Amino acid sequence: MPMKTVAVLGGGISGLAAAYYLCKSPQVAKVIVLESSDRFGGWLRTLRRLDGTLFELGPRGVRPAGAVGRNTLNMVEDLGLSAEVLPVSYSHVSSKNRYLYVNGKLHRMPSGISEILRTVPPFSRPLLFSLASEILVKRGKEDDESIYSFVSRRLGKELADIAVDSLCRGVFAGDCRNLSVRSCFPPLFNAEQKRGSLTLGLLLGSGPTPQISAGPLAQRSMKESWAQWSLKRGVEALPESLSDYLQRSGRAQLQKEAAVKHIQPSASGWKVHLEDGVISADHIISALPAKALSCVLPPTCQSLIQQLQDISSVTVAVVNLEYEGSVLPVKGFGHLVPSSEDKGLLGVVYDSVPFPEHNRPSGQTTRLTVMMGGAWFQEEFGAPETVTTEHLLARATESVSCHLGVTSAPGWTHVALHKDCIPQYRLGHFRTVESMRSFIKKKNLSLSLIGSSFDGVSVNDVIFSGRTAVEDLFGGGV
Ligand SMILES: Cc1cc2nc3c(=O)[nH]c(=O)nc-3n(C[C@H](O)[C@H](O)[C@H](O)COP(=O)(O)OP(=O)(O)OC[C@H]3O[C@@H](n4cnc5c(N)ncnc54)[C@H](O)[C@@H]3O)c2cc1C
Ligand SMILES: C=Cc1c2[nH]c(c1C)Cc1[nH]c(c(CCC(=O)O)c1C)Cc1[nH]c(c(C)c1CCC(=O)O)Cc1[nH]c(c(C)c1C=C)C2
Repeated sequence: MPMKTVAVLGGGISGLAAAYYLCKSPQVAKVIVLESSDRFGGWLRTLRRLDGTLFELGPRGVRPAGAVGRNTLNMVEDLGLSAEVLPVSYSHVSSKNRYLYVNGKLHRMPSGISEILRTVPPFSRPLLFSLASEILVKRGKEDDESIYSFVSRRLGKELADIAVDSLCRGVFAGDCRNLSVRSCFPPLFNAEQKRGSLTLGLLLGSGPTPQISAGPLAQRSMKESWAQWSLKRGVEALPESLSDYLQRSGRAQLQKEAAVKHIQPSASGWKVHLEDGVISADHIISALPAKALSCVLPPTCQSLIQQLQDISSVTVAVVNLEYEGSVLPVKGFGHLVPSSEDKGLLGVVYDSVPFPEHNRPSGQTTRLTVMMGGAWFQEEFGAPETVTTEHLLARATESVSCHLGVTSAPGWTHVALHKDCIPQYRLGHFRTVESMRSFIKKKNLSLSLIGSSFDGVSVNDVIFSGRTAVEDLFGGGV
């Protein structure tokens, strides 16, 4: 007999995913999704120009690998989106070629056995040498460590300074000196804990992973060796399709422009206060960014409020550029820039290469996305409120010209400032998250925490966090 009303706070991809899994549970009578803005999807946003060209303002590709990747593909299939998927295989040039911009030059990152056997600039020794000697490095004693300290201890300072510094900018827009290896890259931390070595851990595996079966689409992704995928109508087609599914389910109520102002425990669960009314719910799944949740909790949750406020996020400027003709000197996914080269410029994605289907249908064009700021935003650009679009655009186009030798001016541009868009899992993040969840348990609060502030920032991770919350509430098998 269905009985529960569940309020989902936040209509980003994690909130929509939680609502999707709730609608699959026979124990849920009603799902109410409350979103403050005028659209669903959060950071998943595709700008669709009238001539058919697409520009991604947030994520542009999703990885199919691993349990969380399979889980998303199963959802994509269930939503009827299989025919919309644009796969990019491992053999594609954009999967093989990723670049680093170091000492004023582009360097292809080593990949494949032959390239880790030899010295490939900008590195001064073969990667295999670092990987082999890593096996002999003693296990760390701390229960957490910065990514920088972990990698320089195990693989050497050069890899930490160049490759890992860049990688953390290309995933977290963050500084590897402040980010937690345990929370940002659990497989690396577990490899050291369980096998005493990254090399052995990555070769032999280092612990259980969630058991997610592969549906036909996920099986196809494995058979065809997909490295990433997007959708014909862009990544935003995923939240759009989830919203349609939820509307059709008859059990979900989706409310836009419904900012949650305050939540209050009640005898039967919660009262959720909006600008123009109050909603009752038996349970709340919060898919809000940590800071936003801290602003709506009651004063009785002071310690939870404090811990949520400690989870900071960084701001990223995303500049989409379209050039006439084929202007790139190299083909690949894009290039990253280590902080030692240019703090403010994180990297450039060569969108036209992995997803030419999103180019203007007529004539040859090149679409690029320049990402700037992150952990260095304030230092390089000042307060986000004061930086001008013109300044960001100039910095982006100058970098494209300097790094890629593109001298022509872009024919079309778009500048977006994503304030506080990527949470930073700093040292001890795992302890903060554990402590928040034990506070919720101790106080018997009917509250689940999901979304990018807690257990992983990727699209796959946050969708999976929605699934896990629903399974924890109503048992497995959703
Ligand atoms: C530029 C960029 C590039 C990225 N690239 C990739 C990539 O290539 N691959 C990948 O896997 N991931 C990528 N990510 C990460 C991924 O997109 C995000 O981590 C993920 O979308 C976060 O989803 P979420 O639902 O947890 O949060 P959000 O998208 O932040 O959703 C939270 C929602 O809550 C709403 N809200 C806030 N306050 C309130 C309130 N008081 N009441 C009601 N609603 C409220 C917000 O409006 C928002 O819609 C990227 C992110 C960015 C910013
Ligand atoms: C330059 C800034 C950024 C670029 N992408 C992101 C930022 C901040 C955000 C981002 N990119 C990825 C993820 C998800 C990670 C996951 O676990 O799936 C997020 C949140 C994917 C990703 N992008 C790059 C790497 C190495 C990864 C990890 C997964 C994978 O190997 O595919 C590299 C990369 N990102 C950007 C560029 C220019 C770039 C490199 C060439 C943009």
